[in-house]
Amino acid sequence: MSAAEWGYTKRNGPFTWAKNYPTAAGIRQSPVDIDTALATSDSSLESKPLRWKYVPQNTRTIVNSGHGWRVDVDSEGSELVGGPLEGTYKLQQFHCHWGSSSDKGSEHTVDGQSYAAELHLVHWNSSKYADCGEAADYPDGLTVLGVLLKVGAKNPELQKVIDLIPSISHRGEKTEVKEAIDPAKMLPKTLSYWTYLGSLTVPPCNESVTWILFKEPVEVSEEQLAAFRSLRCYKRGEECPCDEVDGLLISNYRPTLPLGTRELRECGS
Ligand SMILES: NS(=O)(=O)c1cc(F)ccc1F
Ligand SMILES: [Zn+2]
Repeated sequence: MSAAEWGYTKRNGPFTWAKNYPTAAGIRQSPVDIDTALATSDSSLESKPLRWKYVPQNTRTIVNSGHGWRVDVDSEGSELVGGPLEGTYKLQQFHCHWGSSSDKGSEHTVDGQSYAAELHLVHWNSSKYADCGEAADYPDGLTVLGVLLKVGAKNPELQKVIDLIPSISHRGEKTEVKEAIDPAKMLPKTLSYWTYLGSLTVPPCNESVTWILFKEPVEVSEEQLAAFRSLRCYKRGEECPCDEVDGLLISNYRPTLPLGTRELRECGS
């Protein structure tokens, strides 16, 4: 299996990744189940509130990566500081994970409960590294803001993503984001969060992510989730390599890995 072929089916899914990506079998992997009874409050987190600045006009393109949709951002002008972070992190991209039905789809679970989807805003440590690619190789290189999505009202900001999905139906297709998307508008109202040291949840599963998962879920509609599942995992005009129904990307979440001896901290109730 060549490196490019990982996916979410039985043949190439999460339980096969360690063959080609040994880090996937590491001890600092993500996602994890958030066992809320294990979380420790930390006054140092309370004393340095999480702060962010995003530039909606800098959301440049949306692409079908073959593993989901991804909005690539011009990092300049963005910043994320505070909480568990040392230094300044810049926004690189955001994307989402979902399941074949709304009873599952998030990557992190909370006391064993799955949510319908999970939004990830990926940032890199611009205080120490030159770009996201370099930062991904260091334990303090990346931080990802995770937002749990539950079924409810239509999400207006995410609707701007959904309106572009027909233009990127097949793997490798990309299009300009003409109507600026404000990442800040996709975050929950209350900023309580859990944080722990983990990894990318996709190959090569680098153990370089400080995870910050907001406690309050944000709503998305069933129709919007159905739009995510209409993406195809293969290139237009090519045969569908995966054994998924019609090559539809109906599920792209990694099951949880053990937290092990890692600390799980929380900020806010
Ligand atoms: N799921 S993830 O936030 O760990 C992630 C981070 C990246 F930098 C690239 C791809 C990803 F899927
Ligand atoms: Zn992700």
